[in-house]
Amino acid sequence: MTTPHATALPRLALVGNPNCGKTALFNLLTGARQKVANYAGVTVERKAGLATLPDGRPVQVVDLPGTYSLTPATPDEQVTLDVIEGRRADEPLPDLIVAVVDATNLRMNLRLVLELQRRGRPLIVALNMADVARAHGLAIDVPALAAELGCPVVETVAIRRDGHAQLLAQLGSALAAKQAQRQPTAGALLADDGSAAALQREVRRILSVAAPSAPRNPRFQLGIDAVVMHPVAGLALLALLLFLMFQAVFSWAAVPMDAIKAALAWASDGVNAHMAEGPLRSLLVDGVIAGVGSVLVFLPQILILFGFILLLEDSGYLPRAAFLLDTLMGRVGLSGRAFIPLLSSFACAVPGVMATRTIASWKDRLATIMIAPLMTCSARLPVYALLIGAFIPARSVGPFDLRGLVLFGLYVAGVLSAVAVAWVFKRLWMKSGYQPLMLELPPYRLPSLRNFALGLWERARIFLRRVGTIIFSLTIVLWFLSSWPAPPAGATGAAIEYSAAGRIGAALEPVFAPIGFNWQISIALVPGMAAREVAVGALGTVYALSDAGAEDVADALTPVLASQWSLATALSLLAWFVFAPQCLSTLAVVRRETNSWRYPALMAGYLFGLAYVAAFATYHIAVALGAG
Ligand SMILES: Nc1nc2c(ncn2[C@@H]2O[C@H](COP(=O)(O)OP(=O)(O)OP(=O)(O)O)[C@@H](O)[C@H]2O)c(=O)[nH]1
Ligand SMILES: [Mg+2]
Repeated sequence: MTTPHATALPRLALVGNPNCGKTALFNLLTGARQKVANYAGVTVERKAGLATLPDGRPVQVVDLPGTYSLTPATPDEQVTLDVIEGRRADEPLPDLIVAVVDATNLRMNLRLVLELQRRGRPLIVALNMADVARAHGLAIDVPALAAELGCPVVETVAIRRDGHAQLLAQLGSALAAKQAQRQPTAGALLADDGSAAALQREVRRILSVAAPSAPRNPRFQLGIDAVVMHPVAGLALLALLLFLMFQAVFSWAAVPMDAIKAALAWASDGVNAHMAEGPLRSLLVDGVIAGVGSVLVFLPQILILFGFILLLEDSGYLPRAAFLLDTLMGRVGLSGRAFIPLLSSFACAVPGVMATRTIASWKDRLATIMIAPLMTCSARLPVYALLIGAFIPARSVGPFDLRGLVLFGLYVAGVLSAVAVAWVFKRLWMKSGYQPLMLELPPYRLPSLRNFALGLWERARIFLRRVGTIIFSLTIVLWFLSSWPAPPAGATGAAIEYSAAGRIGAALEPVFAPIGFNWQISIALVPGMAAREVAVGALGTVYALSDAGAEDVADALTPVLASQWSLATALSLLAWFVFAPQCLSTLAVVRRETNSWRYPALMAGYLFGLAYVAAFATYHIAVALGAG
């Protein structure tokens, strides 16, 4: 998001404790849609955007990872310090620092403001969450606070549309006055050594003047937490929540999915009716509609899954779940800090791997990176849902939907294998002691509707963009490879068997035959290396071009698979997708975050190994049980 002429503009940097609302404020100022959630450590890298001052002047705004102090303990905090100090080669010193503080927790937040002030950097303080402070009856004397801190202080409410009005109004003059601001003398810096105790004394003094009613200890809602964080009741609640989520993915999505399927059928019928038979019609029907459409139908399920995740993220529940699982995670050698990166990996391993920057210990961080791709990312959902839809009957088991149960089981399989792998990594390879979990518990919040809607929209956009770019283009390439060269005169099989893709599939078949995959699957796995959902689109195209009832595939890959594959093959492919590292972006981000090829190579190696072994075992056990 860096803008070409950004270097010439005045620059603001948003700095503050984790979870005080910096990103929410950034989004308000710049119109960006960066992720906002109610736990510490959401933002782990620097993001820039443009804001417009009331007088029409543009300014560059930089959002930064939260930090408790200017002595960084984790890689994400280091990013913040580097930007504040102008140590990044590509980025000069910010002209003004907007110190964002949580007005309901000044006792903790002001310490960082004092540290910033002692560096002598031009500063303006945004007293964020002013709405919550007011609701709690917390009186803050803003002019007195400004006088004590020696810089402008404004109230903000980052979740309200105009909650940044005061800040905007002050920015112009704060930028203009930045040179005039008083710099602390060297003597003052020496006398006040900036030690934690000295800072805390100063915070207490300022609060006694400006906010005498500020609570000594932040309040936690102990009533709810007695249940939510109870070792037994809490775990039961967590299991119930996750379980409901997977049930909903199947039961709520049926209607919108049928609508999308009907639209696709209508489109392919229309093309078939209005176009003469030929390559162009095949490209549209077998390539675009069968390929892209077969992925598109999963949009409702993905949005339901993300809807649940967004609600959990914004409510403040997640860090509590992290505490609940900390002992369990500690037992396999993972830090409780790994919980949130691993949870983000359910959306996508790429932000998950990046979120490990909040883990201070390198070994813990590496172990977490290594298992992040085992969390079931949303790109697997189309694959799982397709195979479950084709092979698992829509029955209820007691009060539960069997398909939801199987999906839940696949997610659990991912988590359990991650636990096992983490255990092995830590025991055999890098011993490091258990580090107690230190994580701030945010207050519970009613998820904001605006945030929820924006989050869902953002998810839909990301999915549709993937469908429209990578999935679309790979499907087209696959259609070409599957249609040329044309079959020789007098050929008997389907044309695709003579094409380039057909030959690749035939060449790969011996590798995959032992795990029950046919040549069609072998073809689909190749473009599926780039991204998992592509395999679904590829199956759509391959079967549309095979002789398996070509007309039907565009809107209904499911019945075609159900009639062509054995249950053992389907189960084996599911097992394959639990493990296989079919995602180049994940390997690329691991390379970037670990700064070495060794770890992505190791990751790809062990995941392919596991995938093959798991699929082999699944296939042969299933065949032995009569599912072949
Ligand atoms: N009520 C209220 N909630 C707010 C306000 N500002 C932010 N929030 C909520 O506070 C939570 C944290 O917001 P973020 O913007 O993600 O915080 P952050 O400072 O960027 O957090 P990190 O990136 O983890 O450092 C979210 O749940 C927001 O919806 C506010 O002014 N009032
Ligand atoms: Mg943030």
